[in-house]
Amino acid sequence: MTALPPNAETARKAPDGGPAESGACLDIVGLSKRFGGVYAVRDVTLRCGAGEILGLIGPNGAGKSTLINLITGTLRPDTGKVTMDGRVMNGMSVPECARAGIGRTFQNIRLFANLDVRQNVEVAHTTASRHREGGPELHEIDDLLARMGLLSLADRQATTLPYGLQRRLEIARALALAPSYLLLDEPAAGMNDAESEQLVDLIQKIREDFGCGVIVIEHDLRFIRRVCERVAVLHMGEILTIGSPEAVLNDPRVIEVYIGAASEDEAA
Ligand SMILES: Nc1ncnc2c1ncn2[C@@H]1O[C@H](COP(=O)(O)OP(=O)(O)OP(=O)(O)O)[C@@H](O)[C@H]1O
Repeated sequence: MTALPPNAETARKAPDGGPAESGACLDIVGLSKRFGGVYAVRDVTLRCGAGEILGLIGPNGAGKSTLINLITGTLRPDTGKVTMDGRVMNGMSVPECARAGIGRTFQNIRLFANLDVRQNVEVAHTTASRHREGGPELHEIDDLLARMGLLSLADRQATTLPYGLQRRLEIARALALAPSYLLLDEPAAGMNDAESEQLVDLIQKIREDFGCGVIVIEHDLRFIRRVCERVAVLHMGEILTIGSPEAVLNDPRVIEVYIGAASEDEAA
């Protein structure tokens, strides 16, 4: 697996610091999804550039997972459009989105419990290579495991790994699809400080080694500040603001949203 340079187009910036419209990107335009008349995601427009690390934050119930599910084909949007490097993704099933180049991990780890570490990655690799060119060769699976610090554990049953390593394996499995964009749903959840420290380095290394854009959903704002180049804030299904971590995390509206959510939790 050779390092892919981030697309040169990403050097051209939109006003919010994100990729220019003409560059290679995962482009989400006017996406909405209602459940029983209530908007979980409402008119969301967001762009993640090739090779960009974009944070997606917001209090519980803001719509983050729903947005990821809409991008990956798990849910169908009511309105709006998703394109990946110019290719329309709407209407694609989950496997079609994965094969097209969108990899993901889940809020609740979903490894193949009866398979060992290497087999978990092989399954994803087989799926990718059967349907498109550019996926890693089988011999490269061990290289992928080595890059993820999992090679010495390759024969261990996946679910016997410590929690932090299971999260790492989920990321390795997503990378075996050779994704152009990687969507990580709360990758640091349940990790101790040392593990989440290592995860920051790992995500940056993934971007360098694989050249993929990364969208990171995370409640840990310290983690977001350290790993992301831009941050988008979702609140009640809508984008509240997008910008640099510094600007966004010091934005009084964002602080208000988080303080409001914390007081509601305390009152409950
Ligand atoms: N399948 C569903 N059916 C009905 N309502 C749903 C469904 N999925 C999500 N919702 C609602 O949509 C809203 C957004 O939920 P979502 O899980 O996307 O938020 P989130 O930002 O990911 O929250 P969290 O940080 O707690 O994971 C919530 O009000 C939730 O109850």
